[in-house]
This record gives sequence, structure tokens and C-alpha cells, in this order.
Amino acid sequence: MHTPAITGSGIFTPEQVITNEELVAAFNAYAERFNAENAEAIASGEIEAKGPSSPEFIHQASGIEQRYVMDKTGVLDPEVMHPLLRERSDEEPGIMAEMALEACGKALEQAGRSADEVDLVICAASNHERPYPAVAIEIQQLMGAGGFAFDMNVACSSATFGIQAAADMIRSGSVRCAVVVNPEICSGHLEWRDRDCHFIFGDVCTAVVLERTEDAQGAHFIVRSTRCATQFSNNIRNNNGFLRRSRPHGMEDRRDMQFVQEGRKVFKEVLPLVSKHIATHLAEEAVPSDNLKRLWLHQANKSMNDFIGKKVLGRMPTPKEQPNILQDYANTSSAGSIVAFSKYSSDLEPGDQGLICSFGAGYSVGSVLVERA
Ligand SMILES: CC(C)(COP(=O)(O)OP(=O)(O)OC[C@H]1O[C@@H](n2cnc3c(N)ncnc32)[C@H](O)[C@@H]1OP(=O)(O)O)[C@@H](O)C(=O)NCCC(=O)NCCSC(=O)CC(=O)O
Repeated sequence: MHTPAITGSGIFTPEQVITNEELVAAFNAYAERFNAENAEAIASGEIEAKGPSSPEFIHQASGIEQRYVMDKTGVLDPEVMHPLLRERSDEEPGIMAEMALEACGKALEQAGRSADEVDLVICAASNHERPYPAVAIEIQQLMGAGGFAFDMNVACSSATFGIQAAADMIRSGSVRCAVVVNPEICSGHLEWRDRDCHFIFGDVCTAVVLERTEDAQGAHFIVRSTRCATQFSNNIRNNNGFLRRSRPHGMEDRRDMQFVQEGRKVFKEVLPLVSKHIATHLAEEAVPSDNLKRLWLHQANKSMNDFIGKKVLGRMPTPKEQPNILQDYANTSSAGSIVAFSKYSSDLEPGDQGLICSFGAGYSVGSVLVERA
């Protein structure tokens, strides 16, 4: 048995930013237009008028100030309201693979490894741009990695579940150097025409390198243990899928073919699930919560993170103990906790312990207990 370690991490951040103010201006223009076009049906009570959004609501409800996206022109055009991405030929690298290459390159550089030393690539994300061939295999080929590669989807918990899968393969000896990469184009599955959620998501790609501890070239984090849990819920759902055209109304512009959530229910049900999951994980590892120097939590909502941090530590965590990146990136699904880890982990001292924890659709919860070597 080998002990796995995270030896490198990297982030690809898209160049384009949408501030709350820009987002709200576009949404409100869209809503006004919608209300004018449907004035009669609204007056007769057939359909509901669309209310305006506001930057103040967004910041107060979520803590989000801006988000990075792969394309802002379509999102901010009241006549489009979704990203506009260039169609690529089958011979060109896909957009997810392209984002992944930059994040993987940075992670491998930090680990002091070259791509040909990698023998496992897991592309773990909430959405993949096609069912097959696997995006992970495309990344493997473009990187020049060996071994094997596969795609995984556990929504917001894809990264932590991917880390558990890679760590287990390193423990057993079947893999020596793994990359878990999380290209999240959340702008593609967000319904930008719905004010209840139009502010929630952003795009990013993260990657981590996992190796045997004894192979680590420099500063690294020993993976002490991982825990994954799931519990079925319809409260975060997306009905888009390959059977869409086979269904009578499948091809219509339907709200349920994008991200849909019962935000308040998610808030109420996921908080106890996550708090208990972390408490159990720590108890089973005999790690008192006081020993945790850092919590890198899923980045969906600031008050949710404040609540979990308080529950885990028994007091309000300081911003240093529980760094948030959601004000800049918004919710980037599975990549959020890894962005926080990648940006805010290098200052930890040898022996310091911390916990990466993701949670979201499924429901799914994944935690990774790490220790600075
Ligand atoms: C979505 C929320 C930010 C919403 O905040 P609240 O619950 O405070 O707000 P709410 O939706 O009840 O709305 C309160 C009132 O404000 C109105 N309202 C809604 N949106 C508005 C907007 N943009 N501007 C102004 N007003 C708005 C509503 O109509 C309502 O009015 P009235 O009071 O008149 O009715 C929150 O519930 C939340 O974060 N929940 C958890 C979300 C989460 O973590 N989801 C996981 C995402 S999935 C994920 O992370 C990825 C994955 O798994 O892949």
C-alpha cells in the first residue's frame, strides 16, 4: 500500500468577467422586453411578468460579486441570454480539453512532473461537452500522457470524488501519477433568463496531480483519507440528456433542460448533511476539529459556508481559516473548492491539516483530509 499525496494544483481562469452590475443590466433589459412582448398574456393572468434583478440582492443572497465566463457577449445580449461558443471541427481540440491543458500544465509544473509521467487522467466535471469519446482521453492524448483516462460526473462533487478514485488507485499501486482535472463551463447549463438563479454560476478549470508520497518532488499534501456520500434528491436537477429528441416535447425551449434548483430546500437539507459528514469523517480519523488549520469548502453561497465552518469549528472561522473565492468566481461547481485549495494552501506549515469538502447535486458530498508534508 502506498500513501497518496497532492503534489501540484493549477487553475485556468477565463479572460472575460461579468460583474453583477453588467449581469443585472442585461437581465433587466431582457425582462422588460419579455414583459412588453407578452403584455396581453400577462394582463390576462396567463403568464407571470418577470421581476427585475438587482446587484444588492445577488450580493446579499450569495456573496457573489462577479464571475468569469468563456463568452460574455451572448450572456449579456438580451436577445440571446446564453454563451455563444465557436463550433469546432472534430480535428480541433475541444473547448473543455483546451481549458484542461492549461490547468494540467500548471499543476504538473508545480509537481515537477512532465506529462509523459502521468498514467491516469480523470476529467471530473458537472457537464461534459459530448458523451464520447471521453474528454479525458482527448486530454490524455493532447498532453502526451500514458496509461488510461476516463470521464466522471458527480455534479458539484466531481473533483473530490475524482480525487478519491485517483487516491485509491495510487494506494493500491495500479497508478503512479494521476491528474484529476475539472473543466466547468457552468455558463452553458445556467438559465440566464431566470432571476432566481441567473447570478449563480461561472466558468473555470482546476487540476490536481496525485502521486505516491515517496515520489513527491517538492512541497506536497499527504492525502490522509477521503469520504464520499450520496443521497438522492430532485432539488437540483437538469433534465437535458441524450433521450431528449425521443420525447414528445423534448426539443422545446423548456426550463427543465437547464440547471433548476429549489434553492431554499437545498440550503436547508444540504447544511446538516455536510456538517454531519465532516464531523463523522474527522471523528473516524480521530482528528479534533481544532486541529484543522483550513477548510476549503464548495463555493456556492457565503452564508452556507459560514454556517458549515461555524458548525465544524464550533466558532466562526476567520477568512484565513476558511477562504472564499466565490465573490470573484461565483459557483464553479466541482472546481470551487479546488480553486480555494490551490490559491490558499501554500502558507500551511508541515504537519498542518486541512479539509477540502464539496457538496451539491445528487445530493453528493465529498471530503478530502490532507496534511502538509
Ligand atoms: C439561491 C439562493 C441564493 C437564493 O437565496 P434566498 O433563498 O435568500 O432567496 P429566494 O430565492 O428565496 O428569494 C427571496 C426573494 O427574492 C426574490 N428574488 C429572487 N431572485 C432575485 C433577484 N435576482 N433579484 C431580486 N430579487 C430576487 C424572490 O422572488 C423572493 O421573493 P419573495 O420573497 O417575494 O418570494 C439560496 O437559496 C441558496 O444559495 N441556496 C443554496 C444554493 C446552493 O448551494 N445550490 C447548490 C447549487 S448546485 C451546485 O453547486 C452545483 C452542482 O451540484 O452541480
